[in-house]
Amino acid sequence: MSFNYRRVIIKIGSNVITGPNGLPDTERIAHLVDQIAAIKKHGTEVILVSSGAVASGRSLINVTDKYDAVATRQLLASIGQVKLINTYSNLFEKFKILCSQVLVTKEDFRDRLHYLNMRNCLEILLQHQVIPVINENDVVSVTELMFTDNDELAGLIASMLNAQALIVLTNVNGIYDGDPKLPGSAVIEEVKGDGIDFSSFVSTSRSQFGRGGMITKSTIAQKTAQLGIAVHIANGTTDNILLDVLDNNVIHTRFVPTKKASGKKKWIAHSETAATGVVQVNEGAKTVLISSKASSLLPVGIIKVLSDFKKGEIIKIVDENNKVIGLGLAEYGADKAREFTGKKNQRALVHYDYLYLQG
Ligand SMILES: Nc1ncnc2c1ncn2[C@@H]1O[C@H](COP(=O)(O)OP(=O)(O)O)[C@@H](O)[C@H]1O
Ligand SMILES: N[C@@H](CCC(=O)OP(=O)(O)O)C(=O)O
Repeated sequence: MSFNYRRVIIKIGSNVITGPNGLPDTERIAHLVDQIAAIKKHGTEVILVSSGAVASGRSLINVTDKYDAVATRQLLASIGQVKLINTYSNLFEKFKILCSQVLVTKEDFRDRLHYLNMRNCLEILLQHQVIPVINENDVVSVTELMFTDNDELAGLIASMLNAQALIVLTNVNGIYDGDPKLPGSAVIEEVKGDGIDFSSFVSTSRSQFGRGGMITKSTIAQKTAQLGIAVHIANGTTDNILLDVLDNNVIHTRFVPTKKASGKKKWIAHSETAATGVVQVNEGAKTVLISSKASSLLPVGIIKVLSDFKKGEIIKIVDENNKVIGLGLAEYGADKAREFTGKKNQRALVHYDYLYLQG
């Protein structure tokens, strides 16, 4: 093994651990666990984000159509998560590796203190050579409280833990430049830089049991790479895939990491749903903010405070067309920001260290 990542997040999609009948494919899970054990033996810390609770639940109970989709998902996930974690636990035990269950909701990432508590928990697990197996807590996460999918969750975990790489395993070989089912489509092997619009070649179609589809994978991958973390999207149904990805021995999509970001910036980058306020900036401020020069958001460039916020809360920064260009931590509340709007020589509303700009 030639790779030199110190810490990797491995995300396994439902379709990887599910056979064509929708039921868990234990042989495939075992093959992935064998590889994870080898990666760990090599000295790399591994954090697993695994989908599959609902699929596992489906193998245990029959639910008739008369129940609504949300309740059915809760029922299946509640039963299935037990089976999923037991499967991992039994398989890791063969290598004398302990794994742990960590179930999270989007709410766990909103508040900085709560976020740090979660990070501490994962760090102590890693310090004790445990492999955390993370999944969304589907039993309590419903509708607007849900992550788009576990790809979003995996991106958050990768940023939170300062991982060097995130490997997303799905049921296709990577991101194709067209419909993966068409013979003329090819895997895009390297993605560099910001602002790529994937919607022109990635369709919104999802695999049979997946949730977010390739569009969320592309968006999350790009965002994560912009925070300095390499992202690999590869086919988890292929033999030896994890070791081959790490050894750069298989065709897949790799997002090249760009700039490094501080821990706080990483948290802010993933906090859009937690944002309370919105401020609109003029073209001049936008140009300065997105330039390579480090700049804070000054009141002189603000056109309007569009919604209220308090000091210390996350705010969205939008341009004149209301497009979100960044997120930041407010140094003061909306009232003061309104008072300073358009004025020169006032204190920055968002300091550069607490400003995340989208590519
Ligand atoms: N351009 C594309 N390249 C690769 N996959 C694509 C593309 N457009 C759509 N897809 C679909 O995205 C699916 C993978 O996403 P998803 O269903 O969320 O999987 P997972 O369960 O692994 O999270 C693929 O099976 C494929 O059908
Ligand atoms: N938390 C759900 C999976 C949700 C999800 O994002 O699925 P996927 O798109 O296959 O990664 C479960 O364990 O069934």
